[in-house]
Amino acid sequence: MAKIYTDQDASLDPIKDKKIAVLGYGNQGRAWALNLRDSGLNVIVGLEREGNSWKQAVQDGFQPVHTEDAVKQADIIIFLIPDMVQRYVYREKVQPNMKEGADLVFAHGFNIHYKLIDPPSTSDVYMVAPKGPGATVRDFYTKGGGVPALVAVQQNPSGKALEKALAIAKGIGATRAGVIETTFKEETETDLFGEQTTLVGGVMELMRSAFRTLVELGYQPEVAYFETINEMKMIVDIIYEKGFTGMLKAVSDTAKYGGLTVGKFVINEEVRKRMLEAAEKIRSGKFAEEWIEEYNRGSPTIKEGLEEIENSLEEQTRRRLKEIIERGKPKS
Ligand SMILES: NC(=O)C1=CN([C@@H]2O[C@H](COP(=O)(O)OP(=O)(O)OC[C@H]3O[C@@H](n4cnc5c(N)ncnc54)[C@H](O)[C@@H]3O)[C@@H](O)[C@H]2O)C=CC1
Ligand SMILES: CC(=O)[C@](C)(O)C(=O)O
Ligand SMILES: [Mg+2]
Ligand SMILES: [Mg+2]
Repeated sequence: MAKIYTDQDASLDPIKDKKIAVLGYGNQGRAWALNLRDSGLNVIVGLEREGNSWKQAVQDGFQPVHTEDAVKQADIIIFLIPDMVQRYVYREKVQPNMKEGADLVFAHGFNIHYKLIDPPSTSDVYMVAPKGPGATVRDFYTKGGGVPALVAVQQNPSGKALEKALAIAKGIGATRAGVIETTFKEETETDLFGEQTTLVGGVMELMRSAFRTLVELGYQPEVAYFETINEMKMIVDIIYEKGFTGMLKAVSDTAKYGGLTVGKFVINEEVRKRMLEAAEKIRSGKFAEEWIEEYNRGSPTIKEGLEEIENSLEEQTRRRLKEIIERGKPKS
């Protein structure tokens, strides 16, 4: 059984007198900086340029400074910049300026697990990985909840790394839910697998494939959109609240029978073989290699993919239906 920590198991004490540098003010950076500050901790936001993130941080009441200046003062340095950028910022801005023994903290294990960053042996290296998007990390926290997270320790010269990881998890609200102890390897590999096969890649392509099939068969795109894309949220919300059992109770017997049989026919052994292949590619480091190469070429695949989706019939249809969807949303 996994080891789970909650609020009673975590104290802010190990970090309450420390200066915490949050590098990056995007999805996770903004959520962490605000939550940690609201938890009474001493946060400084470090950024590369005086761009949009800088403006946003100022608007939120921070006084951001350049990365190297944040790093110089920091006891704890948290990497909340894109995974592909972390090693350059580490090499050029963090490593030359950090106090000896300052902690290096990550929200995802990529750079440590694939050895893109090689931290000094004097630093504690640990991770707090929220299992949810940054906006949700902030939203749940302000409403008294928290997004669950994983914690892991990679290097522990102080002997206090786990306590500090739990303190940060508490500061962002994660221990209000629960925090599971893991390793950099397990977090990195499962996170990549999840986003590729289900959360980002799998769900999106499943919905798109169903949408396209209906449209190709001559059904109206608007009808196909409501059926295969828009209603997904309602079904997933019920799974989130009540599990698969609860979801199956909420749908008709006709849907139960069709779902239980045709679901397995469509998502078959072939698909699971491909999931295994995806896992193998992650575990061997091949995916990481491919992604680094893509990034070094200026991320052409991401650019093309985003453009294709933006112009797709699915998104065009969504834009046409947007007013209906907005009007129907619950008002409180
Ligand atoms: N997006 C999410 O909700 C989740 C992200 N993570 C992890 O959190 C970390 C941060 O991811 P996100 O919050 O999505 O990042 P993001 O893409 O939102 O990061 C943007 C921030 O990084 C800064 N930045 C961008 N390029 C930079 C560069 N070349 N040099 C310096 N700063 C630069 C931007 O100014 C901005 O402040 C990653 O390790 C990611 O895997 C973990 C859980 C969920
Ligand atoms: C939001 C999250 O947890 C992801 C999908 O793993 C990510 O953005 O990398
Ligand atoms: Mg991820
Ligand atoms: Mg994730």
